[in-house]
Amino acid sequence: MDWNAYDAALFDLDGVLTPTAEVHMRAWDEMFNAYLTSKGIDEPYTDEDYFAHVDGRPRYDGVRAFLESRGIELPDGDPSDSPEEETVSGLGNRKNDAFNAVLERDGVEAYAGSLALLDALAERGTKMAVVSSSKNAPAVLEAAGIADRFPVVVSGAVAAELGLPGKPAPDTFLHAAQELGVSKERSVVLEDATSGVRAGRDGDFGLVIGVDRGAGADGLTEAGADLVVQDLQELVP
Ligand SMILES: O=P(O)(O)OC[C@H]1O[C@@H](O)[C@H](O)[C@@H](O)[C@@H]1O
Repeated sequence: MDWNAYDAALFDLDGVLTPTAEVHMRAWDEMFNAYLTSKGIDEPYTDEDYFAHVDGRPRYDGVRAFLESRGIELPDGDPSDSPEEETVSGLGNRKNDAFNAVLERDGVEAYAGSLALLDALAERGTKMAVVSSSKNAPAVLEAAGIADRFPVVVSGAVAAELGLPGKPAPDTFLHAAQELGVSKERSVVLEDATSGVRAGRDGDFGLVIGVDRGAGADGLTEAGADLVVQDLQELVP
């Protein structure tokens, strides 16, 4: 990997910089399985469902995509819906409560390999941004103690505010590159979700790196990753 060919690194957060993809996964699992059981539906929600429909997408898009895959239709409701509401927003907010409870209880530490890459890139003057579908991204960055490393953070909340479509659309990554003042050709996208890799591919970025934390190297390559690594340590120059 020749970092001289690029001026910016656009990092996804959950599963790329911090192990919070696991926390999201468990929270979704808890919420969807409790919901399916309450509806008398036998076929459980599984990790395969997570990777296929939920991973990397904005909160309510993930709820909608999974329910659709089971032929369940619910009204969208409104983001202000209480977690008790049986709406797409209500279910998403139910899951968010579970996510925040774990974050508060356990805290979060960045992956050691990711910190090593952030240090090395900072030293070389590579510009860096976080591009995450999560509205919790600023809180996770703070909890992991790495918020001050990123002058640009395009979170789920920023995307909603600007009306940018979420991953797999490339818009949030394109916005981050623009904010950093770097062309897409000179920017590298780092992603662990197939939806995010697709966003990098469709945005025509200089390089798209898949980080395999469970989505599988084949799936990431098929989605458009130019290179797949197990850990960001492998990319330290
Ligand atoms: O519900 P949040 O915190 O806004 O996060 C939305 C999504 O953010 C992504 O980063 C995660 O991969 C998904 O699991 C999560 O559902």
